[in-house]
Amino acid sequence: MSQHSFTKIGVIGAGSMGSNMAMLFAENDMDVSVFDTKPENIDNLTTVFRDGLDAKYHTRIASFKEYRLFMESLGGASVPKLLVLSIPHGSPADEVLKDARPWLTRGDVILDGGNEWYENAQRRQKTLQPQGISYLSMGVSGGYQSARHGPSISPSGDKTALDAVMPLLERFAAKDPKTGLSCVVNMGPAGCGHYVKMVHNGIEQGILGIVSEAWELMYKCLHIKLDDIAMIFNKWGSEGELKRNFLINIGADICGRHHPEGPPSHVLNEVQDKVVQDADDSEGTGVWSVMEAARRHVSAPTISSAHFFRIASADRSQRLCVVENLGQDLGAARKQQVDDGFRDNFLEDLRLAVYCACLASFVQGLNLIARASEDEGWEVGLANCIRIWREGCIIRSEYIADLLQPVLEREGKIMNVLTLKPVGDEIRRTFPALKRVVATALEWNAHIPTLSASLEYYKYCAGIHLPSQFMEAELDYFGAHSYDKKSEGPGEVKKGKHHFEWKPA
Ligand SMILES: NC(=O)C1=CN([C@@H]2O[C@H](COP(=O)(O)OP(=O)(O)OC[C@H]3O[C@@H](n4cnc5c(N)ncnc54)[C@H](OP(=O)(O)O)[C@@H]3O)[C@@H](O)[C@H]2O)C=CC1
Ligand SMILES: O=C(CO)[C@H](O)[C@H](O)COP(=O)(O)O
Repeated sequence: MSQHSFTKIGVIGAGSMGSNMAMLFAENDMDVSVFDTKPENIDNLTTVFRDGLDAKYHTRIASFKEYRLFMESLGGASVPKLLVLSIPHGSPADEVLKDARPWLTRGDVILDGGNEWYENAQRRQKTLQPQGISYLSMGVSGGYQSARHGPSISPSGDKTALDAVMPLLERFAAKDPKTGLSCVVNMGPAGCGHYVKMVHNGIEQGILGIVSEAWELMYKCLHIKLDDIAMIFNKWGSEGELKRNFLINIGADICGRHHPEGPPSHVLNEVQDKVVQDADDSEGTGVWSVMEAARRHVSAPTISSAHFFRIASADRSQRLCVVENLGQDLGAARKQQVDDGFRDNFLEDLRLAVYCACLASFVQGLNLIARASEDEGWEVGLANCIRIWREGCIIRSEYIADLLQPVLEREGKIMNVLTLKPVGDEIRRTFPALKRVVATALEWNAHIPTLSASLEYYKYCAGIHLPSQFMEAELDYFGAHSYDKKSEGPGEVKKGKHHFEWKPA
């Protein structure tokens, strides 16, 4: 819709993402106005910008506590404006858009950079479109550090409006160090940019589970010192299958980080074992990814097991009640005495197991995007997803991107990434290590919800004969649900034609 070339941008939401994006926009030749509903957040910005931004850009940023002044700084109601939302999902964004209405005009472009439920994005786009206002859903990834230096971006919506802002987004986004390409691609129609970001966070959730489980095996079972785990993660993240895997890279920093003052002590050791952002609804992406996988019939156990693990972790006092009820800590990972040879072999297996499970998380996320894209008619390119995830985002993983991007580019539309030859080769090569790690970890009583779910995922997705044969018979027995016969070949994903009268009613 908009043909306007914007020189000013208004950021709504001055939290960790919004304030850092504001600084990056200022460095990208934009005059930036920032607004937040909470005056204290605007007061804090003076310090944030003073400490975080070269003084020569300070005059490019103005912050506002009053909506009217903020909008007027962008030209008021008579001039097309470019706005970025960086606020919590759901009703806050609806409220912001409602409050902004008096100043919105034909030609305005609104980039919603929050983690939003894609149907909310579609609804907003539909409401604003008739007034000539382009609402674009724009996934932004990489946390506040990338918001400051270049995030990975998945925008979508009206093509003309997106074309108008693409040069800015290309300057603003992270750059793939290999090709120099910007990690931003137009993902397609309204809503799908947020969907891609949601799945990014689902994959992220899976990898977070995998890396945490690997950490426990090293720290609690093999009692490797944190500073040594930092070195192991560093090595893993610098070459081979886990090269430039962001969550491994930051894992090294986390394990090596001591308090700057006082006697040596690791910051990690003071962190409580609760992940609460699903349980308190402050983040939606993890919950939505699991819901979407179930709703669209895409098997995604790496993502969902990591999610259910997180949920159980959130309420520590409940867990303590259960421990008391059982009279024991069922999940106490056991310390092992192993020789150096065993330890080295196990660590190499663990590295490959982490890779194999991370690949499962990617496969499941991509399969979910493929399914949703097919259902919704979005035509999201899976290779484009990998392209934008090469830098600036939390699931960045160079080896996996190098594996997947070329084959996805070659194949075009694909519904199941597990059917791709290079992916099959990698799973065959690393699956035995994953299996050995899961078996050993079980013996050691370590927590492995994500690793074991990934193992089982591969086993049943690449299984010729599954015990679901028995499940199908039971379903037919009590519910007359009917079944296909083995003699008939694979058949379709449809209710079978045969019923056996196991027991008359
Ligand atoms: N943190 C991260 O790593 C990432 C976050 N995101 C997404 O980006 C968005 C912002 O995240 P983040 O910066 O971390 O969150 P923060 O909570 O740090 O910042 C959000 C800001 O928006 C303000 N706000 C809340 N409601 C409104 C409103 N109705 N109008 C204007 N401002 C409002 C908040 O004010 P108050 O203090 O009063 O709540 C706060 O200042 C979220 O959607 C998040 O999911 C995306 C990628 C990464
Ligand atoms: O969007 C993000 C990163 O990409 C945010 O960090 C978000 O808070 C991650 O949360 P979750 O793991 O619940 O998706």
